Amino acid sequence: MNSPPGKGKREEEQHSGEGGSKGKMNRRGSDCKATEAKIVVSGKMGVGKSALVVRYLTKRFIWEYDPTLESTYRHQITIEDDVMNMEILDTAGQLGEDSTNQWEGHVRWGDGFLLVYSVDDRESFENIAQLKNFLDDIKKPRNVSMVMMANKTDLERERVVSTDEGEKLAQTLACAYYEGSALLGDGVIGEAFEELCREVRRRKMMEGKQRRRSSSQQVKQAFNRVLTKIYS
Ligand SMILES: Nc1nc2c(ncn2[C@@H]2O[C@H](COP(=O)(O)OP(=O)(O)OP(=O)(O)O)[C@@H](O)[C@H]2O)c(=O)[nH]1
Repeated sequence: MNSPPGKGKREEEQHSGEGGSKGKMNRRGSDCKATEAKIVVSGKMGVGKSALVVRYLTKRFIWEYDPTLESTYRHQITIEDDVMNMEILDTAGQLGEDSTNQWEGHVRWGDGFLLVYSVDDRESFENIAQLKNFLDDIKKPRNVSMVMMANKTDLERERVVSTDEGEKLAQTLACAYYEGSALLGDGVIGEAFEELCREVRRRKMMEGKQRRRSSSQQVKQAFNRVLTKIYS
């Protein structure tokens, strides 16, 4: 697997998911690429990106993370009998901020994007639409696989973004929406990561089919040209 681009210190860790089964062969050898998912976790500072990743991978919650570190993690899950190798990039800071080159690198590298906001931070919610525009500017809009995740639902009294608002925005951006709490560690977090993985897999398989269709059309056209020459 390629390493994610960009600067900053990174730690690499390997995790095998509950559904993971190391060493199992992919049934569809030709769709090998469809079994890799490079996931970028992005959102405003402090929304809980690291907490969500760590909760998903280790089922633990750690109160403080170094905000300056960027980390990648490897993880395996099984989707429809295929082992998916996930590489998760937990970004530091916010996409579109600081060094744009670095962020562009992250976006080009990523297959799927988990865009996170916190229910107690309206600005982090408003950033989601900007993040989506940033992704669309770099990738073709139909090539962006993303899932929206609202975090810190345990802070119900501090909540300033309603579930309804989250769902409506997700509808507008045509993506799945999940809300949960890295602190409480509900199953929703795993669902969000795994739905994103499924979405990446679906898109890659579709792209693979289109590529195969267009190359078989090219072969047919070349064959027809040869036949026309022979019989003319
Ligand atoms: N109450 C509550 N606090 C949370 C939750 N998730 C994260 N936090 C806290 O929010 C703060 C920021 O969490 P991080 O995981 O470091 O956030 P981040 O988005 O990775 O931050 P940066 O790396 O600075 O961009 C920490 O103090 C966490 O303990 C949650 O679900 N509930």
